[in-house]
Amino acid sequence: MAESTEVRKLVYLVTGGCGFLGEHVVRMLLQREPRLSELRVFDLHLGPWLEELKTGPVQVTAIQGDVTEAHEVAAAVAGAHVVIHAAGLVDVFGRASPKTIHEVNVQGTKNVIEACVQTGTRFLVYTSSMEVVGPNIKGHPFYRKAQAERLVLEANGREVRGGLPLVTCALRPTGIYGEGHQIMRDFYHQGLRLGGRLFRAIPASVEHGRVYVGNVAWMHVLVARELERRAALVGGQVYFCYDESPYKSYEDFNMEFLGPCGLRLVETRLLAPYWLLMLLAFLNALLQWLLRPLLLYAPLLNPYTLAMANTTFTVSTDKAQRHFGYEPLFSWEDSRTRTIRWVRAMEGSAQ
Ligand SMILES: NC(=O)c1ccc[n+]([C@@H]2O[C@H](COP(=O)([O-])OP(=O)(O)OC[C@H]3O[C@@H](n4cnc5c(N)ncnc54)[C@H](O)[C@@H]3O)[C@@H](O)[C@H]2O)c1
Ligand SMILES: CC(C)[C@@H](O)CC[C@@H](C)[C@H]1CC[C@H]2[C@@H]3[C@H](O)C=C4C[C@@H](O)CC[C@]4(C)[C@H]3CC[C@]12C
Repeated sequence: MAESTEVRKLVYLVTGGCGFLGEHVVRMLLQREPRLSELRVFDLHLGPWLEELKTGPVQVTAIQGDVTEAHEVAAAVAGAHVVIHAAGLVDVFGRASPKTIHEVNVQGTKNVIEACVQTGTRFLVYTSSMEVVGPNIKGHPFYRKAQAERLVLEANGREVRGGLPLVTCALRPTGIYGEGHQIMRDFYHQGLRLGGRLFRAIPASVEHGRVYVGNVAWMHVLVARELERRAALVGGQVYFCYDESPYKSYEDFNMEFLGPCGLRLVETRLLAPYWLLMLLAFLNALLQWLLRPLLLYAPLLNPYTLAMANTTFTVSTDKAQRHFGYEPLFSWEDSRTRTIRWVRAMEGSAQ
């Protein structure tokens, strides 16, 4: 944790603070935000690791709560200087209903905004997603992210209790990877089940932008600080999250970490034709729908994951650097080493 001569006087709130990204944001704030006096971690499911954080100079307050419950959100926000709203449903496998996704991603965000207005919190950072620019499959969870992002940006400038303006911005990560990434964990365990092999389904030519979780967390910490210092410039803005991670297909990128841990990507001589993959994906979606009353069937391959896997995502921007001096904290080599170390730790626990 950072030691600093700066006076510790600020209260931050991180919603979704026990999630994959949220935990990294919490730890990054404790390490690199010297003005913190209290860090509130709000989540539906609190992690046991929070206990280890309560020994430092910053008061870490764990709050078990639901962003869809306005009164719970208002109680958590009251008195916070900054809110980082990372709670959300990343549901690429169709586990949650569209109603639940809307309640969490849209109504939950409305509750956070209204809590800021009612209690006088002036600075709000929203963790959006690069999907808000497509391919938006109407009704799919990331379609809801676009609605939530728009609410946050439209709230910029609203008067909060005390008469000062609310200052908001949104960060748009692409596919985040790193320690704690559940989908990477799923791929790893699938590979173990298949005797150390993963089978290519996507052409290597379909390149994806990925970003290391530590750099996304760092961008959150930096922009939260700049919202106050440069409200006129940063308020109401969106920033794509980026770093030096290479562009590769989703499967090839995963092999950067799974390969050194003993898995190999089997190059099937003939890739299954796209129409066959689409047919299998829709059959999976039909099966999921038929079985829903009985059990949750949520395979990797569905129309959304196939569409996303076959969509090239590239991000070319330096806006975060220009507006608030963002530079990746972790190089590609460091990000890769840290992620491999995490997969290896899973390897140890899987044996
Ligand atoms: N993982 C990615 O690749 C990625 C990429 C871009 C954007 N994002 C966004 O980043 C944010 C965090 O994503 P993540 O990958 O860490 O997902 P995650 O599921 O690991 O974390 C989300 C957290 O929010 C909490 N949460 C969910 N519903 C809640 C509710 N009703 N009330 C309170 N807490 C609730 C969950 O318990 C979880 O801890 C999300 O908003 C997501 O849309 C993720
Ligand atoms: C079964 C195969 C088709 C297999 O390759 C499917 C992989 C699939 C689980 C991923 C392929 C593309 C991923 C998404 C993409 O990297 C971008 C994203 C943006 C981010 O905002 C959230 C996560 C995600 C939607 C990411 C999720 C996993 C994939 C769909």
